[in-house]
Amino acid sequence: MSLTDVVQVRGVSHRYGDVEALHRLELDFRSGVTAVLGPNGAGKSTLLGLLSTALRIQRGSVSVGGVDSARDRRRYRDLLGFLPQHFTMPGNLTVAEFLTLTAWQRMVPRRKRADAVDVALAAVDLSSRRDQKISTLSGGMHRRVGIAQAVVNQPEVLLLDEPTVGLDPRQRRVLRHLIVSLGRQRAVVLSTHLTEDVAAAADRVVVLDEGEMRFDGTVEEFTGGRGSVAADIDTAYDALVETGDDR
Ligand SMILES: Nc1ncnc2c1ncn2[C@@H]1O[C@H](COP(=O)(O)OP(=O)(O)OP(=O)(O)O)[C@@H](O)[C@H]1O
Repeated sequence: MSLTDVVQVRGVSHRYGDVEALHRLELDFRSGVTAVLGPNGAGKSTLLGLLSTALRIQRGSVSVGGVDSARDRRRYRDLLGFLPQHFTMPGNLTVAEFLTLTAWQRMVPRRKRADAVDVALAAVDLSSRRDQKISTLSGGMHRRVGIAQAVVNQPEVLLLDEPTVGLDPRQRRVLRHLIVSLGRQRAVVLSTHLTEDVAAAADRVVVLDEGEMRFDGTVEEFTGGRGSVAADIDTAYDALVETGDDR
């Protein structure tokens, strides 16, 4: 698969009754980490829901490497890994048991399953916790197991919906480093409302507001060359999106 334009979003609109959550979105996601940034209600979760096939496409199309999400759903899903915003795991299983179960669900062949679990554990730096029960893990480790299950089938595309929410500052730092390393081998789409996530982990930024794209470019372009620290990103973001306590 080409490393450029891995994911293509074409003319995608999505409604919930009278609410139009996305309006004619045209977007490409490439290898590396792209942050999808936007205020509450901007349409980020809807976009990730459509990319992950958790939501059905109403209008337009989404494809990965030319594989259409609606026409060739099974093949499309094999190319993806997804960590939803709200994700529960069976606390009574060990980390390795849970990942083995996920590998089976994701159709990893039996003879490759043990290796797939080892690689996923190493990718999230949890090899030493493989036999620990999930219920005994810290919040940060829990999130990393969530990412491990998303990469257990070695997907071309990894979708992470608000992965740093609810973590303490140190756990967030660890997770952001991890996201950067995962983006070296695949396209990572990182939905977030935290400019710190963008500063620490993203190569590119897509800004959504009220279902429309307001910006799509590199972090440097986003800050007008000022840099890529959170304060610069905050300034650029405020100039683009009307924010306030009422939103
Ligand atoms: N199941 C639903 N039913 C009705 N409206 C919905 C539903 N899900 C989302 N919406 C509406 O669609 C719009 C986009 O919501 P979405 O959750 O995609 O935004 P978001 O950027 O992910 O926000 P948040 O960070 O709050 O999750 C909002 O106006 C929201 O109220």
